[in-house]
Amino acid sequence: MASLPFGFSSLPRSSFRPTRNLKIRFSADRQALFNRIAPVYDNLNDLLSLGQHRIWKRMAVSWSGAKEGDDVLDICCGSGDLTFLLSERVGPHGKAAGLDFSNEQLLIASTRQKLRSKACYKNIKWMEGNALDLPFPDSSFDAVTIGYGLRNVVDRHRAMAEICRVLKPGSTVSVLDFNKSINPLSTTIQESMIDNIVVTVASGYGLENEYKYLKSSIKDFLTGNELEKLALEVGFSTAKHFEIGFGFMGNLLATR
Ligand SMILES: C/C(=C\Cc1cc(O)c2ccccc2c1O)CCC[C@H](C)CCC[C@H](C)CCCC(C)C
Ligand SMILES: C[S@@+](CC[C@H](N)C(=O)[O-])C[C@H]1O[C@@H](n2cnc3c(N)ncnc32)[C@H](O)[C@@H]1O
Repeated sequence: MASLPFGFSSLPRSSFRPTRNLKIRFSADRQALFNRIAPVYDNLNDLLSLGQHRIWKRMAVSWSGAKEGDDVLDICCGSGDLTFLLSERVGPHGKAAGLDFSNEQLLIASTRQKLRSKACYKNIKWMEGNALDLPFPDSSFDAVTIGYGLRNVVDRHRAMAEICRVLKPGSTVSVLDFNKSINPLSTTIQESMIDNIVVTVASGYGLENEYKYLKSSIKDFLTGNELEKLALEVGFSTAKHFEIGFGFMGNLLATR
């Protein structure tokens, strides 16, 4: 496994080299998108959600069931918001891994870790890798989180199957993301806020197209019922989706 600065471990570069496979190309496009927005990602999330995203992330981590001493994984960790919360829950005797394929996001995460004094954060390992090919043995983790990640991977079935594989039997994944509502009014309001507030603010940072992607990605996402069905299809024994954040967000809990 190649080594990167700050103790990153990474998958071979060939994992991300563009090929004729359209999905891999799209994966490379998304990797580039999240590398581009990394410098402003946290601040824009705070601004555009009025800080509410931190509450939604705390809920997602709490519902994962992560506890003192556990081995836990945050997939699509980005700048590490959920990884840090998991680290606090498992404490110094636990282990928390944050995996992402954006090196720029991981650099932000690692820098934030160095700027924070909490002793428990020493239990965090940042890993550059692909959610579709997790570099862990079966039944490795007591809890898994994936925050605003499942909507962004190019193969959601494969991602959920990988999560099921690396979870210990009886353990839970907490999947936080935007809610693809079946309520037309909720959808209209959500899309209007993205179009008129989110994209407008993002355009001030030269990131109009990157944040325009939000609306189309939600449109292409799965509803709560479809997420529950997907979880059961890949082998989870139970699955339940909850709408949060005034119905704009959702959290799927699935137990292996
Ligand atoms: C943390 C949040 C979004 C993370 C996120 C996920 C993505 O897939 C992206 C893709 C491309 C660019 C950026 C992102 C991205 O930031 C959720 C909060 C931040 C949102 C950007 C703001 C969403 C506003 C909601 C539609 C309405 C919020 C209502 C609230 C009660 C004020
Ligand atoms: C919207 S960010 C979410 C970051 C963080 N979980 C949060 O809640 O703020 C989505 C992240 O998923 C990562 N990502 C998307 N597809 C991935 C894949 N196939 N493998 C690993 N990371 C991926 C992106 O690089 C990005 O950092």
